[in-house]
Amino acid sequence: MVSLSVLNAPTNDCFAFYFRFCVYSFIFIQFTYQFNVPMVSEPFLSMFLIFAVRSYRSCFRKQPPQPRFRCHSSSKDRFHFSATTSTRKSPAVRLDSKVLLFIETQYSHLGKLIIEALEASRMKFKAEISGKSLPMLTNLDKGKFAVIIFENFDKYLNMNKWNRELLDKYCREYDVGIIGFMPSHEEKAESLPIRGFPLQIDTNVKLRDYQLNPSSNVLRITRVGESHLGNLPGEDWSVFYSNHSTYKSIGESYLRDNDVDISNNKLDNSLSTGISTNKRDQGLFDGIQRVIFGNGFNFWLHKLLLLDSISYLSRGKLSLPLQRHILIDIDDIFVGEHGTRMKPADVEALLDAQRRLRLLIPGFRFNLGFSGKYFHKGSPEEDEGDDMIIEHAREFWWFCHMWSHSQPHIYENITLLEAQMKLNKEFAEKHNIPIDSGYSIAPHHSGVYPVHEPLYEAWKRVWNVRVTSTEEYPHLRPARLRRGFIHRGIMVLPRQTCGLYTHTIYIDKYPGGRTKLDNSIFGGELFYSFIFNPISVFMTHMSNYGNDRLALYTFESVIKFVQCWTNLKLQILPPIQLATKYFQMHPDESDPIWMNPCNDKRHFAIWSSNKSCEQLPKFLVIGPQKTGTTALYTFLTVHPAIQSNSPSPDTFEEVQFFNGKNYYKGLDWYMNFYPLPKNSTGNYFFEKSATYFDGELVPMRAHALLPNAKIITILISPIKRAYSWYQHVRSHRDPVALNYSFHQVITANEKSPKPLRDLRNRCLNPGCYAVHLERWLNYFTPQQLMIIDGEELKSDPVSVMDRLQRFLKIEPHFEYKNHLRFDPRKGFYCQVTKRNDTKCLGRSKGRLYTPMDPKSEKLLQAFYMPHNVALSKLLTRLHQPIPPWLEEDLSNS
Ligand SMILES: Nc1ncnc2c1ncn2[C@@H]1O[C@H](COP(=O)(O)OS(=O)(=O)O)[C@@H](OP(=O)(O)O)[C@H]1O
Repeated sequence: MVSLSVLNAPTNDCFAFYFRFCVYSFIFIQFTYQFNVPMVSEPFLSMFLIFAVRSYRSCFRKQPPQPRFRCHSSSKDRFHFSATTSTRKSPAVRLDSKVLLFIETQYSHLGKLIIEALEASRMKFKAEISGKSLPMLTNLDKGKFAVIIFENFDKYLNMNKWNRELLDKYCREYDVGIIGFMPSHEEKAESLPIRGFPLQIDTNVKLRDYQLNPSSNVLRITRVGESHLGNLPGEDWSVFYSNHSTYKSIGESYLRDNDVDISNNKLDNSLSTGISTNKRDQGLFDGIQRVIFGNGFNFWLHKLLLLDSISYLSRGKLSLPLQRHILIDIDDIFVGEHGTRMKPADVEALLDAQRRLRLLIPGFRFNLGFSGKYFHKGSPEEDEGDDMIIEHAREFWWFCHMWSHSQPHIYENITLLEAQMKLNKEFAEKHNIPIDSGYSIAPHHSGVYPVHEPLYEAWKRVWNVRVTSTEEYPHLRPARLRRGFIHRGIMVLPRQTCGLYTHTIYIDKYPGGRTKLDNSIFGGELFYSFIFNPISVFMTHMSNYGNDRLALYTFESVIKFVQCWTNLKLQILPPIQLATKYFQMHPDESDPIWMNPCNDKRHFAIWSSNKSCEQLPKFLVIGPQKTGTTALYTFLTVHPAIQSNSPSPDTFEEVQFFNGKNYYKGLDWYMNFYPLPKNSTGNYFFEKSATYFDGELVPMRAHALLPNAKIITILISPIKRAYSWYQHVRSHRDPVALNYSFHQVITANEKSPKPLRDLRNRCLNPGCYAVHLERWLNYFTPQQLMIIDGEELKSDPVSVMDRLQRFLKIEPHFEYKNHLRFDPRKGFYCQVTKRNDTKCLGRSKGRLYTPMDPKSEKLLQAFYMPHNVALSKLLTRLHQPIPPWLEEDLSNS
């Protein structure tokens, strides 16, 4: 870790004790002496003794840690960085903002860490195993990658000739830079030439002290002028030498010839003797820019330098902003056990720290959460602390909790939930606590995600809540993948932890020791939370501000460290503005993704007990429309063990949850279509919504909620399907379809009126079967997918239903042959009733209409030809039979 001088200073309590002890002793002696009063039995003496003992205890208990460390560069160096965005000129070619990362193996250590850093900074990337063939580098005239990273730079140097030439050519033509990490070598070597470059390396070197090159224009987030003192971790560094002008040093270090820890030594000022551990190749030698690292991520600063290198080489296309907004919540400001709560001195320290932090972050305020029921529930001194917080209420921001800190998800009844909130509101009004922040937190994340609808409703009604935050979306871990979402107008922000919990209150009892906390602050996890997240909401608790005041130590330290080593501009915003900014930066996160709460233990624990995971379908019939989905739906419901959702007032048997607006109604809304198991007769729920097949987001959403579901699709000739669909919308009096012939619809082009173009797309797109099936197969395995031939469903539904039951593994096996019969009047198979009649589908299924005109048929054969070819390839890949209609369509086109 970095060199620090973190000191434990005596607290103010100690000085106060000495001072008061002297004053009172003096008065006591004077009084006794002058009036000759026997004081020993007097209350005055006992009070004096109590005071002395209490002050002595607080003075001589172990002192809380103080946030002190040396920042080597002076404050005037701040913001003297050379490149806010890269000074490199943009090339004339077009490039995607994506990284191509070559990793050693799927499990290689550094590769995983690089992936984590890219994910945490939300950079798009494609990871490939080095040594295999290169992925496609271009798409038409567009370069697919803006930067290329090699986890092991040797893999680039030793690439086979053909691939190397291809990659270098791409880099030159698209002006794409390469980043590489030198791997550790088996043996120590000196002045080893790097093949093909005017560059030499020493390998397996031990180093000490690290100084950034102030003139390096790669540095952007990393602040110029700072230096790390002490040994660099590892004994496998590579250092670089070159006389060629193409190479510029980014950072330099010094050889360490013994293992003596020199962490508090001064930096060796003879920089001329420094050797380069990171090199920037300016491309003057072979036209390709590179950044080479002499070691991996063992050295804490390298992750930061990687971000800067990516930004530099991508000309700012892949860059994080320099502004960082933070919010520090102090949850449960009145909730805590006797002896761990805040005392007046702690409140004083909190106010002092807030004042100091304002010098670093203008306008800084802590954000305090309260549950009024626990006010004044400590020792007399702790109650004084509570009073002092209230006295200074206007100096903080505030947010409401539940009155008794109870978890909202246990309240099935919204009235009770509201009553709890109202009690807390009355408490706030009585004590003059500002209550207009629009922000709230639920105890233990309960009810936020998975969503407890009554909580959202009560929050809005009682507190007009517009923002909350949680660590649980989509899951607690990994923290780097936490995201936000908006539900019912309430913005849910992702929340970070800072390594402090309600029970971590003393530095010498910190789990893993103080080093663990310090490592996180000084270049570790907490530091990188600031780096990766332009907006961070941190959660702390009241106990972290009493006792050893670990939160004050942690935040003052990390904020100073961030300011010392980076050019980041730290800012603070009240919750509503903060959340608005977050969703402006990440509009793609607004839509929630509903997952099954039963698949995450923590989610299950904070999910309402009146719900059951059985209230979800086990399989989906996804369409597409007009392929016989209603017939299949009807046949399925005849099965005694299978049950569909209850009907929707708007869309009848189809719920249409995963596409369109219904998704925003939330999981409860969807689950209400499935009765609780105790009321249900069937035990195998399914849903049929024929528009799911071609919905862009549907496979992703369906997989998030139902990862183990089986997916059933029916295919008929896309030409027939398109015509049937046209007849269907006409019979539903669609004005555009009524105005235009089928031929006009399918021949609409970009000059046609928009409604006509839209109708054409809705008519033709679902028939591009392979594209849609591939999308489903991105999320579900081939074993989860059953493709039914729609023509077979018409001519031999009994065989289809038998196969389907086996695929679904449904017991008992149902003999459909006794329950389906061909009805010559309808021209289709129908259900056999108890009275041995047939019950067929309505007139809208199996319509009579004039045959398609040959011109349109020919045109559609040509249109669907490439899609049908792709489908036949896909079916072959999946070991599925090619249906006769597909063979016929292919031979006709
Ligand atoms: N048993 C049975 N009875 C009636 N109809 C049957 C049956 N099996 C398959 N089909 C064919 O189903 C076509 C309607 O498909 P969908 O039910 O998927 O249409 S919809 O998307 O739900 O509107 C419908 O299309 P049209 O013939 O164009 O009306 C039928 O051909």
